[in-house]
Amino acid sequence: MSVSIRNLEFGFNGKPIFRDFGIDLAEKKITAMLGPSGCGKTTLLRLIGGLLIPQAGTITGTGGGVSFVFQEPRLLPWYTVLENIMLPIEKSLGKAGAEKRARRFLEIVSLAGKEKSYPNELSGGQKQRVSVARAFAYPSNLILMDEPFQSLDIPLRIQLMDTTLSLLAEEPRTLIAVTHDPRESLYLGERIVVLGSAPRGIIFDEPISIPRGERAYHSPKTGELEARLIGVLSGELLQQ
Ligand SMILES: Nc1ncnc2c1ncn2[C@@H]1O[C@H](COP(=O)(O)OP(=O)(O)OP(=O)(O)O)[C@@H](O)[C@H]1O
Repeated sequence: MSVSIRNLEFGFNGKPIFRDFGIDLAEKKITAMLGPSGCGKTTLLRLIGGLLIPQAGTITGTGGGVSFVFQEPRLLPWYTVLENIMLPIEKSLGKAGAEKRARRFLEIVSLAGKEKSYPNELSGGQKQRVSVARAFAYPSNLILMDEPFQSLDIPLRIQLMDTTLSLLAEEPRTLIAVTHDPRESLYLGERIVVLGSAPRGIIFDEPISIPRGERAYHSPKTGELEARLIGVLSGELLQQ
C-alpha cells in the first residue's frame, strides 16, 4: 500500500513546519529527501513513523510496520551483533526463526562471522551496517532513514548504499532516505523530493530515470541533475 499524506498541519510551539502538506509515496520505491537544515525532514519522518501526531490532516498506508535507521547506529552495547538484530523480531518469529533471519541479513550486509562480536568491537561503518540489517530484518513495509550515511567517508557511504540496495533486492520495501548530500540522493533514490524552508513544503519533486547501472556517486550521467539540485538548495539558503 502506498503512503499517502493529505492536508498535513504540524508545528512546534505555534511555529508551522507543515502547512497543508501532501505527498504520495509509491509502494516499494526509494524516495531521497533533501532540504535546508530545519525545514522539517526529521519531523516528517517522525510523523510518518507515528512518533509525532499530526495537528490536522491524515497519514495513511503506514500500517504494515515501520523501521528507522538513524545517523548513529543506536546498537545496544551489551548485546552481540546477532542479538541486536534478533531482539526486535524474536517475539514474532521465536528464537530459532529470529536467529535464522538475523544470520541471513548479516550475510547480506557482509558481516557473516561477526555474529558474536559486540558493537564496540566494530568500526563505524560496520556498526551502521548492523543498524541497517536490523531495520531490514524487522518485517516492516516502510523503512525511514535519517541521514544514515552522514558520519561515514565517501567510500563507506557508497558501500552502505550498495548494501541497502542489496537488502532492497532481497525484500523490496518503501524507503525514504533523508540526506544532505545531492550525490547520495542521486545514487540511491528513484525519486528526489526537496523541501523548502518551513513551511514552504515541496519545491522539487522528480523521478530519476537514469538506469542504476549507469549511475556513480559522481558521474557525467547524473551531473546535470546534481547541478539543478544544488541550484534549488542554494536558492533556498538565500531565502533564509
Ligand atoms: N521537539 C521539538 N521542539 C521544538 N522544536 C522542534 C523540535 N524538533 C524540531 N524542532 C524544530 O522544528 C524545525 C524542523 O526540525 P527538523 O529536525 O525536522 O529539521 P531537519 O530538516 O531535519 O533539519 P536538519 O537537516 O538540520 O536535521 C526546526 O526549526 C527545529 O528547531
